[in-house]
Amino acid sequence: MSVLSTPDLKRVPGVLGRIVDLRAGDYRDADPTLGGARPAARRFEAALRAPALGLIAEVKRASPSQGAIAPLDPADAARAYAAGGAAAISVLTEPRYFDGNREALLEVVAVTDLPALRKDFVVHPAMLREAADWGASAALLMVSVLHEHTGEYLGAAHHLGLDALVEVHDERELDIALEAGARIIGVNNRDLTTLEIDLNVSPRLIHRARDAGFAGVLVAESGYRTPQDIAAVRGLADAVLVGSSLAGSGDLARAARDLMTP
Ligand SMILES: O=C(O)c1ccccc1NCC(=O)[C@H](O)[C@H](O)COP(=O)(O)O
Repeated sequence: MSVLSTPDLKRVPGVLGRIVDLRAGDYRDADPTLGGARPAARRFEAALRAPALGLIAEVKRASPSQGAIAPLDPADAARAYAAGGAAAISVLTEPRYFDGNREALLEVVAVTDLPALRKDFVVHPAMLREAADWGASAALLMVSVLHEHTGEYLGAAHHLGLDALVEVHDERELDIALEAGARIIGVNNRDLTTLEIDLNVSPRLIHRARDAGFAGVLVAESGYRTPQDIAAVRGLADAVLVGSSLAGSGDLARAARDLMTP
């Protein structure tokens, strides 16, 4: 595969702009080569294609919107989420704002068979190579960061045998994800430039994706705290991605089970 383009991060506003700018600095001197093609296991995608609404439970110790959430041990959290019925685990590896790191992902992969998503702000191909090396089944690709380069990064993820959760927040970004050939699209209810949450965003964009003929996996992300919140995407989304409300609950297995019980 040829070397990937560098996204223009000056176009990314607000909090998200600050995060990706720092992340780009972290990887400025990293090797951009991907190496040879790796086989696609598609474990993350398969886990979300089950008939029931799936839960992607997130190991999230801190965030820009909440500050410190809980000092989770990643291995304990992953075991608890598995016991609580999660279909997959999302692990933040961004260090400054989310208190994540490589070790958190490695620990999760070591203690559970559930597919793991590397949740980070991908701005450099090395971040995808790392995700595959560290045992992740999938990586997050944000259209708000990658813009017209989304398709290239999607190709790189697939080259490395990774599934990709291609994240969108509005109609324009959804159209880019569809055009890029995403197989898994996440609709984030949180506006990552202002941090405001609107739970109507996921149902609206999921309808639009299905109306456009999208037959892949659709994930509703962010802001889910109660079974009533979840009810709004039951029968629409294939999965929900939940972090803060589970991570801060004190009993992760029970919180996961309670949240997903209709
Ligand atoms: O969570 C934040 O405050 C945040 C701020 C800036 C960029 C990304 C951010 N979160 C990433 C996510 O999308 C969430 O971790 C994930 O969807 C879970 O959301 P929640 O259940 O609301 O914690």
